[in-house]
Amino acid sequence: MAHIEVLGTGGTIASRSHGAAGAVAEASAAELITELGRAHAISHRDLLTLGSYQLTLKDLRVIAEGVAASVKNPEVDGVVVTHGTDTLEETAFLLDLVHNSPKPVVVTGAQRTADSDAPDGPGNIAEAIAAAADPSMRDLGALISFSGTVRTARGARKSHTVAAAPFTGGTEVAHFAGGQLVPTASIIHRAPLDAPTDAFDHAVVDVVSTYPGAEPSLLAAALDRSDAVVIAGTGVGNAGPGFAELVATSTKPIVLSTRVPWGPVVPTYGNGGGIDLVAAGAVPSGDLNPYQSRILAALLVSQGFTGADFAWRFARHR
Ligand SMILES: NC(=O)C[C@H](N)C(=O)O
Repeated sequence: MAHIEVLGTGGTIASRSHGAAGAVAEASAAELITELGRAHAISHRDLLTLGSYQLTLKDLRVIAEGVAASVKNPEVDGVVVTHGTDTLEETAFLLDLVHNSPKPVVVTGAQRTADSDAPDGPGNIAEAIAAAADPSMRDLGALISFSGTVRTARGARKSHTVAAAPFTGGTEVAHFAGGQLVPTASIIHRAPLDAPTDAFDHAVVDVVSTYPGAEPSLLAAALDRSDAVVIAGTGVGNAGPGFAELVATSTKPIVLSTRVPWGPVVPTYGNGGGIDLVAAGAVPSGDLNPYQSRILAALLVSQGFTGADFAWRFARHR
């Protein structure tokens, strides 16, 4: 019997409907686990009780610290984090970046509220606990377990607003068949970065999207107020007139990602395209989407990395 600690943060999995006022996250972790069988010893703590669309970087740090504390407890074999799905990929990726233990950390949530006719939360929590308790899920960093599939946090994204299985991407490391966890792949978890400090709470990293007619003044405004900027470029990582010139004048880290859901940034084009943006100093995000790129950038700038140090570390951990 493994000992799994369940950390509640809110989200639809903890939400109840309030008619016209909408659904509100309010259930505690204790309430979420009441109907579970007792295949494992389960302890629980509430870190937050918020919809994930409300979260700040400080909240993400609080969650990372909560996980780190649970993992340090020698009695605990694995950790489950219950979380809203809107920004689950960002929190899970931060947990992955700083996870310094072989113990599994499994993030899950729900698409239907706890008081709906057919809530999906109880099944998702039961599977997340089974994954966190399984020795084959050790050494894989932070994972997302949802609707029968366990995948790495890195590279995963919410890609459907209402589907019961809203997450795609990452590397699928296991699925559930007949109620049993079936490992399907292993991965190499990168060496962890230092945990976020309270400087992370105040890191300002904006995402600037590009599209036909996008004004470079948006990038200029973001550079003015931010510690770093992520460009969600078109295609393999391109931007329109005026963007590369601005990148060249900036001393702040600028990451070049893509607004395309899947595939890497591959600097290919001149005339303001990826070749020019990278020559001007932008750091390609590889396969990381703009929002996970933003989390890595925020962590690095909050730890004082800029210039070549930022670029080197970003390339190593992206
Ligand atoms: N399904 C969900 O959990 C969505 C919710 N709005 C949240 O992210 O908190």
